[in-house]
Amino acid sequence: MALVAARGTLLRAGVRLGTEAAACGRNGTRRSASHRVLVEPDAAAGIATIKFKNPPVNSLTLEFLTELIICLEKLENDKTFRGVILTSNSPGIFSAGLDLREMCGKNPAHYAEYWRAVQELWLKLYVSNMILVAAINGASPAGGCLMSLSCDYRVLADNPRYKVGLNETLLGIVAPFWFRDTLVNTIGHRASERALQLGLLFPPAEALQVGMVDQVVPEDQVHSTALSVITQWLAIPDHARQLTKSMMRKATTDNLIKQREADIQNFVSFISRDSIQKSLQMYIEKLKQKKS
Ligand SMILES: CC/C=C/CC(=O)SCCNC(=O)CCNC(=O)[C@H](O)C(C)(C)COP(=O)(O)OP(=O)(O)OC[C@H]1O[C@@H](n2cnc3c(N)ncnc32)[C@H](O)[C@@H]1OP(=O)(O)O
Repeated sequence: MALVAARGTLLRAGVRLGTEAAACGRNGTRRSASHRVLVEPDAAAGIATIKFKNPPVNSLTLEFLTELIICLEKLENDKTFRGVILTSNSPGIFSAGLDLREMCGKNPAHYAEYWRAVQELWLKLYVSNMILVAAINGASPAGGCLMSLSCDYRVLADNPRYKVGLNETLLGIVAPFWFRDTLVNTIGHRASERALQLGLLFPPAEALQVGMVDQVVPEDQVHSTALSVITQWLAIPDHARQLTKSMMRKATTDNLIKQREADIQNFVSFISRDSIQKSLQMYIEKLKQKKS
């Protein structure tokens, strides 16, 4: 049902599914899955690199989310690919997280559609059968960080500007339970409690220390490191690795699946509050003022 909704959004966005989405294809040439998601397939290696291309900051607009979901689904169903690297086409910004404008000044139906797409992306990532490695080549707050936390392994470029973390409280909003669970599953309860309450954004050395990322490497080695990690993981028999991953993660996703509609309703009523809308508008203003 979620995918049907996603396809509806894509079609409204004027993206042709038959050809472009199918171009998450096999041969070694660089092909574009859609406007905002570039896919570089290496069929011989069984690895595809997904590059986010939603300028200026790869924020998760509904259209970008939808294209990403469909692309992941295509790769998942195409047994050629056993591993995927997620990275940004614009080094400097991995992803600015959820698109603030999708959560501001819109109607409840829009918020519900948007939140369903956010849930869907997380579900697709968190229990993917493929090996997912995040090659984090830029800043990655909030929803950007969630995407990388949903992967199996995270490599972060060593640049003090590239901070990662769930900073929702700084915006006056609250990370939902499944963001929390993803973080707790990665860095543990106490570190998550502190990081979530304070909305901490960790620079590389601290991110490594707390376990938000698995490796910090020089910027020009992020992709090659991700590739070598995926190659190591590919040596493990798929069925055993996939069952183990499912055993580790299924309870977390089941928890959302069983209360998905309630979670959407919670989000819609939370985000529609005047006080929350005001906080978000102020945050957007602050981002604008930072420039001047
Ligand atoms: C319950 C709900 C849970 C929500 C989870 C979330 O994901 S909420 C989103 C949280 N995201 C952030 O807090 C990131 C905010 N952005 C930044 O900190 C910086 O933009 C960033 C990513 C570090 C990049 O900095 P840079 O200096 O390179 O760019 P700049 O700030 O000038 O931004 C360029 C334009 O992009 C707009 N923008 C930034 N982030 C977002 C966003 N998340 N959604 C929508 N738009 C965003 C920014 O306003 C600028 O727009 P402009 O019109 O050019 O002024």
